[in-house]
Amino acid sequence: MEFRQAIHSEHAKQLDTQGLRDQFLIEKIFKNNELNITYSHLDRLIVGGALPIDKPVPITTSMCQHTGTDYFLERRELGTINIGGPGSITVDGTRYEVATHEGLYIGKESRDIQFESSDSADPAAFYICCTPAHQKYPTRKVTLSEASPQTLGSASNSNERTIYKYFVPDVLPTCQLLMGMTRLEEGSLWNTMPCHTHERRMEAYFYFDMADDSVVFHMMGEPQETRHLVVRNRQVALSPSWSIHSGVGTGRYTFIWAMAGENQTFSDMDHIPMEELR
Ligand SMILES: O=C[C@H](O)[C@@H](O)CC(=O)C(=O)O
Ligand SMILES: [Zn+2]
Repeated sequence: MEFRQAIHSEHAKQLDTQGLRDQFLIEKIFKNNELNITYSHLDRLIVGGALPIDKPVPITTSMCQHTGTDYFLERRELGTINIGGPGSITVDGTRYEVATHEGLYIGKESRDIQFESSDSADPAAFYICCTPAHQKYPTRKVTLSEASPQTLGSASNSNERTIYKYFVPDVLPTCQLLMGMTRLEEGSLWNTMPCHTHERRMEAYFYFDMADDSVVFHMMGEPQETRHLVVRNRQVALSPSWSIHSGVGTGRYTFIWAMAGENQTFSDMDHIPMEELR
């Protein structure tokens, strides 16, 4: 497991390219037949991936050296969205078929968890976000159509996109995890511009569905002190509450956003007027 400390905006603005990448970019999310995770001290969000190719990938108690609990979800909840081929997740003996772009919320106190692919030639790829939790809520699958799709943006601003909100209070109860997926239309390149911060939550952006030679310039930093990360397919940008988080791609892409923190009001954002950006 990799670790990322929380970082102060005054420190961040002094970093060079590699320094920013070391703190805010996670370059490798998926490893074959492994559960690969990174522990961020931003609201203690754990992000990672399970990529079962030809054998099941379990969550083992080896994860607990980092949580100090007897089992991984003893005091945590987990959300996952499958961005690969069809697969399944077994939670304490109940098997959930999780097709491409379906999500599974796994409640606190779930013990035996195992990720599987239906076909090793087209493996499932489960992107995972996991946050501390204080209450047990039911494990539940969420399909793409249940994820209350909302279209935003316009072709003239190169930001036509659909936001699917998988794990939000309107769909199901969670302790603090909010998670969804935003798909850009062909020809659209920008997400969330005009941009925002949200002082009361952190956020992580997982970019995927990108051509190998395509990149996203992920905008970050305080609104008056902006920086960027060059992000490639299947990589994550971590966003502290003081940072804007917006991206422009050299081609279309999809991303999964996840938030944790003070509240679960999706619209609780601090919108940055365009004239204030520097
Ligand atoms: O706090 C909300 C998140 O930044 C995303 O939901 C924004 C997003 O998907 C978009 O507008 O493109
Ligand atoms: Zn946001």
